[in-house]
Amino acid sequence: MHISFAGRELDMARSQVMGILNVTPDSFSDGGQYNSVDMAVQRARQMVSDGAVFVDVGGESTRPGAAPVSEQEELDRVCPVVEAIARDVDAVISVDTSTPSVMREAARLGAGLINDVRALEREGAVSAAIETGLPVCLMHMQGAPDTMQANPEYRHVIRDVATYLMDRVRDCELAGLPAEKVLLDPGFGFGKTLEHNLQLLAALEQLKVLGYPLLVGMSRKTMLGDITGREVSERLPASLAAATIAALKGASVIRVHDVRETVDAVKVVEAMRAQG
Ligand SMILES: Cn1cnc2c(O)nc(N)nc21
Repeated sequence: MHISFAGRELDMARSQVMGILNVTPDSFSDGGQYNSVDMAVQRARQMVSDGAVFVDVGGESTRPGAAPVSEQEELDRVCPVVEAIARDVDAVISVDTSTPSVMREAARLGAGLINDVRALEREGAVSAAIETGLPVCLMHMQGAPDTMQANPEYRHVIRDVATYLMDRVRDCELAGLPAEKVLLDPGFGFGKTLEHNLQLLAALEQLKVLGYPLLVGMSRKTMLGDITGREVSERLPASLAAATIAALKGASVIRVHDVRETVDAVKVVEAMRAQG
């Protein structure tokens, strides 16, 4: 199955690596806008030379407890970076946003994928995404970043997440989003306990039967810290294990901080697959 991302056809039967490029103030030195755009382009270039196909540009931190960001602030952070990377770097630019105006602007500036952790639930998001013509990743989140980890509960986490994603896909398709432009994501760490995350990881193939390519992100997340007892900076081995499991289970896009290392891990899976 192939999807066109702003003109670049990618085989969703293989696992592609997406590099994380946070453009929130705490991600760069405080040397002002020029430095942060320039640094973002350099980082994107490095991730692409390390083998990333996608670069995920996000202006709003969605980690547990994160504070909301204004629409203008998000536009100011994201747009200059998308424009510069589209001009200077050969990558599919994923824009990590739930904000309709950011989707539109990023698409105009050269983005190739909309990555919405809120699955286009915001007012105007479905129509904005459809107007861009871009593929969209619909991710499951229970609650909101500032409250989602308080006490996540599910009747049956696999079924509940699958049902939510299928409901969102149906709404989006009824509104005019073509099915071949949809990717799905269980949203590891977004309103889930460790047990919920592990059940979702173990059952990843069951989500694939929904018929859409899967995007997953576990890189350096708390779930890996809970399992290993490691701090964020010491979670590369666990992140590689998680990425390898996801690749083995058929994830099409794997969203990570450590591109170079993950590309090699995924290459081992792909080499084994090539043997049939
Ligand atoms: C922005 N972001 C952070 N974690 C993510 C995940 O697991 N999936 C997607 N699609 N986006 C994420």
